[in-house]
Parts: sequence; C-alpha cells; structure tokens
Amino acid sequence: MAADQSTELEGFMERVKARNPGEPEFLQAVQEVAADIMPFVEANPKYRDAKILERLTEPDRIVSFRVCWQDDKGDVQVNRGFRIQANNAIGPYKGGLRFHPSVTQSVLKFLAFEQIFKNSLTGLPMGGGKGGADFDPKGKSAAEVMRFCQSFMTELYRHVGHDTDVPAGDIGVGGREIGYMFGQYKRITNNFTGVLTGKGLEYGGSEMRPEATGYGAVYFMEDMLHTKGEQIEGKTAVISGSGNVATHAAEKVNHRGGKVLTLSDSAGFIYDPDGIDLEKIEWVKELKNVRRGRISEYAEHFPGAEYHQGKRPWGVAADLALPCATQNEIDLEDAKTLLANGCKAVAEGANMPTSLDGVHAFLEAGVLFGPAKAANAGGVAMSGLEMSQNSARRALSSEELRDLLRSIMDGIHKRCYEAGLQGDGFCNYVKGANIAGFKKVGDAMLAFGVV
Ligand SMILES: NC(=O)C1=CN([C@@H]2O[C@H](COP(=O)(O)OP(=O)(O)OC[C@H]3O[C@@H](n4cnc5c(N)ncnc54)[C@H](OP(=O)(O)O)[C@@H]3O)[C@@H](O)[C@H]2O)C=CC1
Ligand SMILES: O=C(O)CCC(=O)C(=O)O
Repeated sequence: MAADQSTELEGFMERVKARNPGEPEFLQAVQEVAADIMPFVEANPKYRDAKILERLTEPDRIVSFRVCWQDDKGDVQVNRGFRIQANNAIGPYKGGLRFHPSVTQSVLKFLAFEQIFKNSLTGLPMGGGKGGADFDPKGKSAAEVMRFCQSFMTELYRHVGHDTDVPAGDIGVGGREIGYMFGQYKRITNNFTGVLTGKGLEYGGSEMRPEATGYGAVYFMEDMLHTKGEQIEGKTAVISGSGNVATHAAEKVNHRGGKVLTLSDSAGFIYDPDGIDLEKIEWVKELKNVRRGRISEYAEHFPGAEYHQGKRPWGVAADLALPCATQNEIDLEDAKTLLANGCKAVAEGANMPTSLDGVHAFLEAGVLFGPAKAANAGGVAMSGLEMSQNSARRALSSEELRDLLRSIMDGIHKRCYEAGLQGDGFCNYVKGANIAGFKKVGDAMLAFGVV
C-alpha cells in the first residue's frame, strides 16, 4: 500500500475507533476490510464521494433488550439480547443468532458487518444482520432453554419478519433453539412465514441446511487446491470445534478421501492419529447434539486418541487447516506453527477465526487462505434457498440443493479469485472477497441516493 493510502487508512480507522470505543472485535473486522477497500475506493471515487465505506461501518439499527426467564429452581434470571441490523441494501437483513456468555455488542457488530459482504458474495438477495444473547445454554435443562428462547422471541418478534429480517442459528443456537423460537413467533403473531431459517424439515426447513456451512467450507478449500492442480484426497486436516460447522466439514473431508486428525471444544482438543472417520463423526454428533457432552469423552471412548486439556489443535502437523469454532482462535504463533509444520491451505469455517497478524502471516507465506466471508458462506446461502422455498411453498430435494450449494460455492470462489489474483500469480482471497462483496452492496447504495 502506498504511503498516502496508509495515512488515509489510519485516519479512517481513528474515526471508526472514536465512534466505537471498547469494541475490539468490531474494529478488527473493519480494519481487515478497510485495508483492502480503501485503495479500491480511491480508484473508484463514486464510492469515496458517497462515503459508502463510512456508511457501512454504521449499522442501520442496533436493538438491545432485556431477556428475563425463570430457571428450574424458580429463580429469576436476566440476560441481554441484541439484534444488529447492519445493512439491507440488497435484501432483508440475514444472519444468525448466537447464545454464548462471550456475546457483547462488539462481537455481534463484527459478525453483522462481516455478514454484509458474505451475503453479497453468495449472489443471493440478502442484507447483513446478526444477533444473540449472553445466555449460556451449557448445563441448562431443555425446559430452561425453551423458556429463555420464548422470552427472547417475545421481544425479537417485533423487529423481524420474512421480508424484513430473517435470523438463523450460530454458536449455541441449533435446531432445538430455532424450533422454540419459531413456535413462539407463530404463537405471538399468528403468522406461519419463513421468519427464521434452520427450521426442522417438518415445518418449513430445508434439506442440507445443517450440512451447508461445513460442506461449503470444504468445497471452497477444494476449489482453492484445484487452482494449484491439487486435491483433498490423501491429505491430512486439522479441524477445531465439534459443533455444526466442524462435524460437517470433517464429514466432507472424509467424503473427499482426506484424513481428519483433530476436533475440539472450548475445554481442549482430541487428536486421533487413526483418523476421525464417518462413524466416529456420527458418535461426536450424538455426543454434542443429544447428550450435550464434552469432546474429552472421545478419548475415553476411542482407544489411540489423545485428549489435550486447555489446548488448541494447531500444533498437530497437517496439510490442511479448517478453524470451525470461534473468533481469534488462530493467533500469530499458531499461524507460524501451522506453516512450520507444512500446512498448505486454510479455509475458515468459523467467523474471523484468525487474528489480523495471523492472516498476514498466511498471506506472506503464500499459502492458500480462504477467509470466512467466502469460505463459510455456504450456510447462509442455503438459508437463502430456504427463504425461497418458504416463499414458493415448496421443498427442493437434497440432491438439487447439494448441486446448488456446490455451484454457489464455485461462484463465490470465482468472484474472489478474479478480484484477488495478483500480477505474480498469487491469489489474495481476503482482498478478493472484500472487493467483490463490497462492490454489489456499494452499487445498490449508490442507486438509493443519500439514505
Ligand atoms: N452454523 C452455521 O451455519 C454457521 C456458523 N458459522 C460460524 O462457525 C463457528 C461455529 O459455529 P457452529 O458450529 O454453528 O456452532 P456450535 O455451537 O454448533 O459449535 C461451536 C463449537 O465451537 C466451540 N467453541 C465455542 N466457543 C469457543 C471458544 N471460545 N473457544 C474454543 N471453542 C469454542 C464449541 O465448544 P463448546 O461446546 O465447548 O462451547 C463448539 O465445539 C462460529 O464462528 C460461527 O459464527 C459461520 C457460518 C454459518
Ligand atoms: O443462515 C444464516 O442466516 C446464518 C448464517 C450466519 O450466521 C453466518 O454466516 O455467520
């Protein structure tokens, strides 16, 4: 970046910092996007003059609300709920709900900001939003989770709608929680519409939605490898997380003939040198979705596997890395370790799992690096297809949806590749995703004038 562009970026970030104090995750996400977009905006003054980037860093609306509920002992509990409606230039706000004790306004603002560009990249008409609460579903009974979800929706329902804002799942929000929230929405409004995605198949959900994010991340990884004449078959992979995204990414790596060595949760990781095959993945899904247990139990159940308490899996040598747990789970040291151990490609299943300096280390090393807003867009793309199926009152088959997911991921890869390819032949997918995602939203905003 030229010196005057770097000063421009610093000035821009100073203004964003001053307006968003104490929001490190949001600032990190903006910094990553702005570094790529500022030179593009300077070269295309119509975006600069209309202050498109500045406008994108200011959400359309932030809704924050109290969520009261009673636990099984009858004690009153109070949580804080949010919905960040970041931008609806190209379609209704769209993005998940996260229930986790680490949820803050900053975390949800970063996720909603990223969602604008991700949703644009899918090619589907969806704006960006995100929401959630600092509620911890871990250790809660199903009845407590239901009461929380009902209370949460009792406020959220007035801010969402199938043409306004369509939430879905994220960390701590899966099929069970979506069911409780959809039931409450329907009860309050007496409307049966596609107001949420990730629903059960019996009441308007889409085949392939549970699989879509993890499968999509592996498709993106595969597309990146193909540009180098390589494939997943015969390669080893380290994966973090053991939830929706991680287990389906692990499944697809197996389908492609790769060997998955690790999975993790917030307490530690397991390393299975024999490989985590499809049967073992089914066991993990049952552990996490039904028994709601800890990944440490894997090492007790499968001989030969090791459990590493309090550690992340990035020290295990592998060809491929798929971070699928949470933000900032790969720092600079982890990135250096992965590189030193010969990692060839990284596809981010989680949102912003790599710190800024970690991203720079991967790019400088010239490895294939698929950023979250491109690599994990399969989930929201399938949600977009769930919205269309709901509007049309029809259901597509899993085969049709699998083909659509594959072609959407190929389209995302192509857009990022074309915008990110450098003169030296290296593709900077981070830059490619930022520019391709920005352009469509920016052009729509220009069409609306100053609003
Ligand atoms: N679900 C989807 O369709 C999409 C999800 N994503 C992103 O993928 C990531 C995972 O989401 P998803 O699989 O749906 O969520 P789940 O709740 O199904 O699983 C989350 C996994 O990450 C682990 N985890 C959560 N917080 C931490 C932490 N602070 N440190 C280490 N591990 C942690 C959890 O462990 P534990 O059980 O101990 O909490 C669990 O194994 C998130 O970044 C999410 O935003 C992105 C696009 C779509
Ligand atoms: O399917 C959706 O709307 C949610 C997807 C999401 O939250 C994400 O892409 O991070």
